Amino acid sequence: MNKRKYAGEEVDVVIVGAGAAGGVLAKELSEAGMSVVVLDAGPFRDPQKDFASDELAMKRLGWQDTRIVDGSDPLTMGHNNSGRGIGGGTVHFTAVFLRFHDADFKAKTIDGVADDWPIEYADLEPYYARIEKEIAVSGPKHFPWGNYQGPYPYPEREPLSPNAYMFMNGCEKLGITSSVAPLAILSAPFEGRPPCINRGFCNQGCMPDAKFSTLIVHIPKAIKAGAEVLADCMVTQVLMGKDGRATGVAFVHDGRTYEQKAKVVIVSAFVVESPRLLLNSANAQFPDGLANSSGMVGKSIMVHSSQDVYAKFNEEIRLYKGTPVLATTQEFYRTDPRNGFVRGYTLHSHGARPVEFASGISKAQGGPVWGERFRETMLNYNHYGRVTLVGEVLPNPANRVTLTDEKDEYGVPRAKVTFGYGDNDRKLIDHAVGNMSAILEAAGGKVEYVIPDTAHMMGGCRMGNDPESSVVNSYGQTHDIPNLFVCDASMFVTSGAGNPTNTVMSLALRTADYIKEKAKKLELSGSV
Ligand SMILES: Cc1cc2nc3c(=O)[nH]c(=O)nc-3n(C[C@H](O)[C@H](O)[C@H](O)COP(=O)(O)OP(=O)(O)OC[C@H]3O[C@@H](n4cnc5c(N)ncnc54)[C@H](O)[C@@H]3O)c2cc1C
Repeated sequence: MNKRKYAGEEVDVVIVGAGAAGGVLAKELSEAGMSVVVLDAGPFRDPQKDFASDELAMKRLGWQDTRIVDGSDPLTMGHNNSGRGIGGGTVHFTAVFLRFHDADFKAKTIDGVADDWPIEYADLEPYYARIEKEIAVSGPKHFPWGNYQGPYPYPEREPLSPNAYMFMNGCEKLGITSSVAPLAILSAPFEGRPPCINRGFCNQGCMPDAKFSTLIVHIPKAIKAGAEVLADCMVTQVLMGKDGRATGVAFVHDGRTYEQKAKVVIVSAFVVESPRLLLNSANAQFPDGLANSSGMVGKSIMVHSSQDVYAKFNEEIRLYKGTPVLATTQEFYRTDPRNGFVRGYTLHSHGARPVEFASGISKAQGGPVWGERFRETMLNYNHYGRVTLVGEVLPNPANRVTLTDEKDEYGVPRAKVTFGYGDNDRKLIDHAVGNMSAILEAAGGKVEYVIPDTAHMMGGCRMGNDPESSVVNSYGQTHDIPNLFVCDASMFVTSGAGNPTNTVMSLALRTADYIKEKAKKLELSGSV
């Protein structure tokens, strides 16, 4: 490792993971005058040099290490789940940028299921607004659903893709309101970055920098403010003092183990790696893992159900055109007593590049598609349209991350990820697939493939007011260890029915404000 600015020094804050949450925290805390070190397990990429318009090569943006999966509906890990490298999942995410609704924070009160969050929509509202402005989210003047109905900082994207027009047309025919989606993708120049030119490689890393990621927005600002951001540094343990406070972290770089001492440790390593790190840091004082007196570390992980429905059209749709998601509907977001299940879902028009299309249809419901039928479908790729589900999945403690006996190259036990849907989740999926198929058929398509899939992991270190049933408070501060925070998608109590990253980043901004406010008490050198 090159000569390090903070080598051997105790810093104010060490952040594990430079993704959506870690990036926000790094920027905010270093700009407040704190000494900050950020450690990420993956590389520091340069979009212009390292992002290729190549679906297969760019799978390396995902966390590809072996994870053991089980349960009644084992999850597919890798590219579709988490990122690895500076920017984390924001480097290859689709950039649909939605707020949660007020009802998402009150599943227990409203529907008698899961639990309420310890915060309400109103607590996050100012943070949503700050994040959306900071990254110039583009969106419609009027967004028809939820508490915030626009206008967004930047105008909505146009022109839309043929698949988005198809989706809006199908919705209109059925009397379903639809809208252009709010996106963390520029519709006009901003801070030296160009607007989107519709290359469509958002999930392969955006080479022209039109799509937001913390790699290109927050991390450069953090570095400018003095943060040290270290790539290819896998954190293997949170280190503890005899007084029951965290003292820093141990990490491996190039086969050697180093220590970074810090007054505050923030774990922002996402839904599998955050619990894995806490569990692997068990010691005599915390034999079940750090911050785990509730036994909830790793438990109640969630995803969104994310079925894809493909239909064939006489005319060409060309699913590769434009950014993947450009149109959406949240008409089915809230509990409808006629449905026979609680909670709801969002539907997106969703593009697919050829490799994604091929691997999707090969796992279609009703048996694998291969041979002549597979070939025939691929030859007709240009004629397929697609709608994708973002469905709420209720938390269940049996869905969890645990450690196995098998170790990785850093000597850290591999994670086992157990997942299965509940009854409510399955009924919701059936209902959604019915509506997705109806939209495609109303637009003139013939439904051919339904693909079971999931997206957006959340939970595993849930927040709450009660230390007996939650890992962190609403600021991500662990109940058990006051200078240890977990701040990332693992804090979620429920999954909501919208894409989560706006909420992840808004929570991180709120945590940063809290740490700044408490700087004196935490003995940090921050100026605030
Ligand atoms: C294909 C895809 C599409 C998506 N599309 C959308 C979308 O359209 N809209 C939306 O809202 N969300 C989307 N998401 C989800 C979004 O990416 C996540 O919600 C978000 O990135 C979570 O932020 P985070 O900070 O919790 O974790 P991440 O952003 O994943 O960051 C975690 C970081 O921690 C690092 N790390 C992990 N373990 C260690 C360790 N032990 N030591 C050091 N570093 C470590 C990782 O390398 C990573 O950089 C998508 C995700 C994927 C994969």
